[in-house]
Amino acid sequence: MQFDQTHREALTEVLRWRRDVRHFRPDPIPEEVVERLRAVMDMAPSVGNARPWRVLRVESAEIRAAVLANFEAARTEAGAVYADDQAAAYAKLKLQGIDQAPLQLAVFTHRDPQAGHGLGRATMPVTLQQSTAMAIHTLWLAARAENLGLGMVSVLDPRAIERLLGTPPEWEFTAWLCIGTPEFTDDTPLLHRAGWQANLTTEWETR
Ligand SMILES: Cc1cc2c(cc1C)N(C[C@H](O)[C@H](O)[C@H](O)COP(=O)(O)O)c1[nH]c(=O)[nH]c(=O)c1N2
Repeated sequence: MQFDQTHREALTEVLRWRRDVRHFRPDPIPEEVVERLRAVMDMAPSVGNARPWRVLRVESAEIRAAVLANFEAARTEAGAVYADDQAAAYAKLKLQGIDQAPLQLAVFTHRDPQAGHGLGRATMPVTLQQSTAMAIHTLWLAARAENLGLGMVSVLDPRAIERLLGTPPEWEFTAWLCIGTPEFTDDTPLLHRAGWQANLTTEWETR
């Protein structure tokens, strides 16, 4: 399969406009779009082709409310390290879309899947979490190409999420994903715009 400049430009635009989204409109996502998003994760790379990600689609308002409470507690605890202006800036940051997103996914990583037969992870078990992260980014781009936004939330107590959802002990919580129509689109990260952290340029050093 050969790609041309049109493909490269389209991919660059999706990459440029992919944002972490925290502000969503309530519009439901058509089930055929949800299915396309699910299927895209099957195209993500993974160590030993193990595909260790496990995904729960959380529709329950009760569970979402409990996760939001978990977030608020974790956010408050994490905020204790900041003082003065940085504390004020932190307080202004919206770091979740749990209160708005129509589609919400709890993503876990299997700690020791049979799939892949251990290939590639003996010296670096972290490759399982890395694989799940890549599946999340694959989903992130696919959502953007569907004119949807995705927000990744990690300001959470992972063990409490695992207990809340009653997941098997071998499932390690990785991230809470909020997906929906964004209230606005942007080609610049919110944290850059808010003055929290300017975009950094990737350096490739030569050895
Ligand atoms: C592993 C991981 C974990 C998180 C994030 C990202 C990643 C990769 N991000 C989103 C993060 O803030 C965002 O990616 C950067 O600010 C860059 O902005 P764009 O994603 O380019 O819009 C994120 N955002 C947020 O509002 N709450 C969160 O808990 C997290 N957690």
